[in-house]
Amino acid sequence: MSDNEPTSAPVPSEIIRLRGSIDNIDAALVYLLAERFRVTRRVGELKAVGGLPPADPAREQEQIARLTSIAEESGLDPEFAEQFRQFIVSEVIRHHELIAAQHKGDNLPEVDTYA
Ligand SMILES: C=C(O[C@@H]1C=C(C(=O)O)C=C[C@H]1O)C(=O)O
Repeated sequence: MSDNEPTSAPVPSEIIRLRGSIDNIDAALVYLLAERFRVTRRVGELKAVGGLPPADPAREQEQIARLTSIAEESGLDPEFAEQFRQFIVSEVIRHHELIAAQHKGDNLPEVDTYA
């Protein structure tokens, strides 16, 4: 029998209880991510208007150092923490590129083709 085959063994009540906590944590993560993307969207707009590039490698280096140390302190695998950060930030940068494309030319004077 493979490890993933369903069995008729009953699910222990502690697992049921733990799954309640897992569901709460998953919900919190989704709410937190939604809030983070709301904030980064505004950063993307301000960057586009201010002529700043979508990615900021110096800021990311600071974040990596900080999050690596928090992961080590809290018992989370720092490599996993970094992969997770990268996954989120690459999506943020993709959004920023889209926002920049939408704002392209916003602050340029209109070209007078008859001048
Ligand atoms: C949100 C920003 O834009 C990008 C996304 C980041 C993030 O999601 O934390 C960090 C740096 C930037 O590469 C920012 O510059 O602050």
